[in-house]
Amino acid sequence: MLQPSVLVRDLRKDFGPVPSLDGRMVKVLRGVNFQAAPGEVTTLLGSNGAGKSTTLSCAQGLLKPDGGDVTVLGQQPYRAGSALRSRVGVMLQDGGLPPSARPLALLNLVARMYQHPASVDELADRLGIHAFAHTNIRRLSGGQKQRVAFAAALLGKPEVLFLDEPSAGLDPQSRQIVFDMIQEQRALGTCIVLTTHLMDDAEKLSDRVFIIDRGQTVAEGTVAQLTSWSADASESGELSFEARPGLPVEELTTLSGGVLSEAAPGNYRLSKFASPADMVALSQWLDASQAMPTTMAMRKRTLEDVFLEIAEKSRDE
Ligand SMILES: Nc1ncnc2c1ncn2[C@@H]1O[C@H](COP(=O)(O)OP(=O)(O)OP(=O)(O)O)[C@@H](O)[C@H]1O
Repeated sequence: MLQPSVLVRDLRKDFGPVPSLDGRMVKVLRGVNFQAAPGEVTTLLGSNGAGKSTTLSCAQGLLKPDGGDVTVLGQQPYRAGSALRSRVGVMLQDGGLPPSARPLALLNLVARMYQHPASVDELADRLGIHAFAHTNIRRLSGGQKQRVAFAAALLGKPEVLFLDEPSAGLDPQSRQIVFDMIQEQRALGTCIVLTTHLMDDAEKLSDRVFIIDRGQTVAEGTVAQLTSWSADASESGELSFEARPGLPVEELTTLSGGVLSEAAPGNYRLSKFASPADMVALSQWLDASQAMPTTMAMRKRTLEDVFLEIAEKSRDE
């Protein structure tokens, strides 16, 4: 891997004191680790409240860490001055745009802050901003604000681009345009760090994924590495069937090592069995028991399967 542009080690952040917790502090980040290289998309993936935005705010220098190290392009962002900020593009989760500004005027104003800005016209064209160029930002839809915020983040031709939930609120067409533009930035050598709770976005965009759970990094890898993670096989079988009362359906778990659940009375689902040989054994059982399968399939484990397993495992520990 190339020298990382962003390096976060054992990052800790507390908020508070919180009145509803008797004035105690909440440990929101309890050891976040990740690194992000130029020319790569690095994704922080986690559920709502996992600590992704707080991590990005520390990396952007908007929040002061309570512990650990954060460096962006070799500098500590909280202490760094405008020289670092001009090399970093930021798209905040709530857009962070002044509500009374108008999109095109705002983008032109932001562009004037840089010596060699990207073309406002080109970005506005690409992102369909001209259609609402002169409408007050407070009157824009969520997706329109997202597009303006994304354009603003790209204006300074940043070396590091932080995108907090870049596809939130976007319609499928705008989402595709934003994804294409992220890939173009990546090809230009920009270091892109994005957050999402959407597995699909993470699978489509990421070179490397860091899974954050309850303020800690709990797993990391490429999508391929993560989906072959754990002792389980990278493929997982699924069988749904109907069975009459009295059938010893629990036999199926010993037969295949799968996990059995009853979705509705008499409707069963067996999941997580791992091999085609299991399928043969299960088919024989179904035939002998005169039980009717409704689905039977092997499918590749997705990032979502892995994410749920990792989150469950880290909760048990
Ligand atoms: N200023 C604050 N004071 C107290 N708690 C806070 C503050 N900011 C964030 N939190 C809490 O920290 C936790 C992590 O929030 P954060 O916004 O980083 O999560 P996230 O992973 O980005 O979630 P989401 O996907 O919902 O955006 C949440 O429980 C949130 O309520």
